[in-house]
Amino acid sequence: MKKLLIATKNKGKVNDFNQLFSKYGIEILSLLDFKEEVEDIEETGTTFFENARIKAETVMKKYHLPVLADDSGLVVDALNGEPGVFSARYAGEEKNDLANVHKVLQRLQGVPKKDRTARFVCVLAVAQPNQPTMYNKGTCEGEILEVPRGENGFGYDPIFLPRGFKRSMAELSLVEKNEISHRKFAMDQLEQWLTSK
Ligand SMILES: O=P(O)(O)OP(=O)(O)OP(=O)(O)OC[C@H]1O[C@@H](n2cnc3c(O)ncnc32)[C@H](O)[C@@H]1O
Ligand SMILES: [Mg+2]
Repeated sequence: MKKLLIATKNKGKVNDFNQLFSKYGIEILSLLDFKEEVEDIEETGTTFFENARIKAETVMKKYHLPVLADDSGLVVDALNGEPGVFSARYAGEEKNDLANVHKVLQRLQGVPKKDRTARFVCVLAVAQPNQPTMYNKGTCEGEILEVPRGENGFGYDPIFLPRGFKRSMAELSLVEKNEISHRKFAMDQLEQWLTSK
C-alpha cells in the first residue's frame, strides 16, 4: 500500500483523512506516528495558503518525502472573517476546541440567524523534493448555531450547520461529513495527483 505523510498533529484531521484516503488505497502517516515528538511548526503566515506551504515544505525538507499539509479554519462573516487563520488558537495557545467554540458563540450573542453565515475553508499543500508546491482549496458554506450539537468530528463542528442540512457537522457521521466538507472538496482537486501515485 502506498504511503503519504501528512504534516499535522491534529487527531480530528487524521481521522477525516484516513477515511478520505481509503478509496485511493493510500495509507497515511502523520506527525503523531513518529516515536520522538516532532517539534511544533510556527504558523507565521497571514493566509491559509502561506501556513499550508510552511507546514508542507518544513516537513518535506526534514524527511525528504512527499508531504501533504492542511491549513484550515472557520470564517464567520459577522466577525469580519474571524477566527480564520487563528482558528486553532482563537481562545489561547493551548488550542482548546471547547474554549474556541465558546468564544465564537459569545461573540455572536444577539446576532440573528440570517447574519450568522460562515464557511469552513481548507487549503491543502503538497510539497515534494525538487518540485514546485501544489495548492488546492475547498470550502463548505453554512451558518453558526446558537448552541453546540453533536458528538462527532472535532473543532467547530458542533456549532456549524452546513447549508441545506438540519444536523450540525458534529451530528453527521464521518462518511456524511466527508461527502460535503471543505477538506473533501480540496482533496477532490488532488485526485489526478493521487491516482497517478
Ligand atoms: O496545524 P495542524 O498540526 O494541522 O493542526 P491544527 O489544529 O493547528 O490545524 P490548523 O492550524 O489548520 O487550524 C485549524 C483549526 O480550524 C478548525 N477546523 C479545521 N477543520 C475543521 C473541521 O473539519 N471541523 C471543525 N473544525 C475545523 C479546528 O479548530 C482546527 O484546530
Ligand atoms: Mg496548526
